[in-house]
Amino acid sequence: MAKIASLKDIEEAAIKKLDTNALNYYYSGAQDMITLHDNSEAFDRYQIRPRTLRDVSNVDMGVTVFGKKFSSPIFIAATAMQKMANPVGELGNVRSACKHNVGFSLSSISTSSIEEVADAVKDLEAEGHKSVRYFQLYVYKERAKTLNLIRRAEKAGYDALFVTVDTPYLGRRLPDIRDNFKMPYHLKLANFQTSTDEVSDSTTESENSSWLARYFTDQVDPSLTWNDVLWVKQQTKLPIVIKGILTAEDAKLVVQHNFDGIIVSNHGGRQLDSVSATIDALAEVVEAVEGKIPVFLDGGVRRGTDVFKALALGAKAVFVGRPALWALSYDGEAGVDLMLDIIIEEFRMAMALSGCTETKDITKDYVKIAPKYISKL
Ligand SMILES: Cc1cc2nc3c(=O)[nH]c(=O)nc-3n(C[C@H](O)[C@H](O)[C@H](O)COP(=O)(O)O)c2cc1C
Ligand SMILES: CC(C)CC(=O)C(=O)O
Repeated sequence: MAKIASLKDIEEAAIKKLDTNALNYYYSGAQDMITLHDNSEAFDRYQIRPRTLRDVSNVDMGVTVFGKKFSSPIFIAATAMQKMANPVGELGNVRSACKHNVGFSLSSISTSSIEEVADAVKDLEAEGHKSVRYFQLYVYKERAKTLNLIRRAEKAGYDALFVTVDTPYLGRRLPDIRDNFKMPYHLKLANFQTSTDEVSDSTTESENSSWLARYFTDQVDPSLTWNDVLWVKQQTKLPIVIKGILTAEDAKLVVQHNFDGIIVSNHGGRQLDSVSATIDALAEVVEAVEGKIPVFLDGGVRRGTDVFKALALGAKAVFVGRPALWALSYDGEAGVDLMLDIIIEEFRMAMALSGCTETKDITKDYVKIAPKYISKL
């Protein structure tokens, strides 16, 4: 077999290994998957404007986020149920992120608990590695349940809460509906000890939705407004990052309500189909926040040049979602190590070949819209 040289190669290898149930769930986007595909394709609409003859013998990819220094700005996004990819699940991802000195975010809907994930890096921390973990919070109808998650994340040393705001309902992922996606029976939603057979099958929607959509509708609060997220803020001193912003209007509200950061995200194209690719939404969000809080991006990041373009358009760091799942499926923790090694080296190369030696050098002067995409109107 030829050597793995890109994230695309890892994805192809993972697709061959995964069963239909997990593959459908990990791969799919909402409805016609227009946004899912556009997330990656949109990066190709931007071109890099490289500068030459600068000494690039040393390239520093470091960034600082909420007072913590990272070796590179490529973090791991919160994705649910990682043990479907490999028995090591979330623990493989958090360990690899720690070894690479990048951030890791844990989903509320994980198959390893908040505490297990924190414990999994103890040996690495003892060796001198730093682990920065963010907890992705869904706001449960039962506020006591939500509060319990917040307290546990605080106690286990997580660095921020990422409150996801683009999911009042689970988007319609057609492969999951058609093949009736279910978490395998041997796994549990570890933060709650929920197993597959505990999820109600009786809802009237059941013919027309997946197991996960039923779980979500039962548990997670679709009446969420800014007031509820302010309630979360009142419960904790942890920084609160709002995940799932795509417009300048909402970005301004995030700043007005004194939240600490934004992730420009369309949930990997899994929620509302036909929204813009995140790289296309980034500039308006960055402009709206006027540098007051950090802006991050996820969605379709697959290459070092994608990372470079996102930073040029104002992102502080980016998150990769599916690439970490494909990497886990391909080879567990070693697969994630390989995935991060590849994309970090690609980013280093993109910086060097563009004449940038520090991430702060990467400004909007380094990108332009490719001529064929400039409107002729
Ligand atoms: C299988 C899967 C599960 C996800 N689970 C969650 C989740 O539990 N919470 C959340 O906020 N976002 C979730 N996301 C969205 C990711 O955090 C992120 O926004 C997205 O994966 C980024 O796009 P990418 O996969 O193209 O990198 C999930 C995405 C995928 C693919
Ligand atoms: C349990 C789900 C809500 C996880 C998720 O956010 C997703 O599948 O996109």
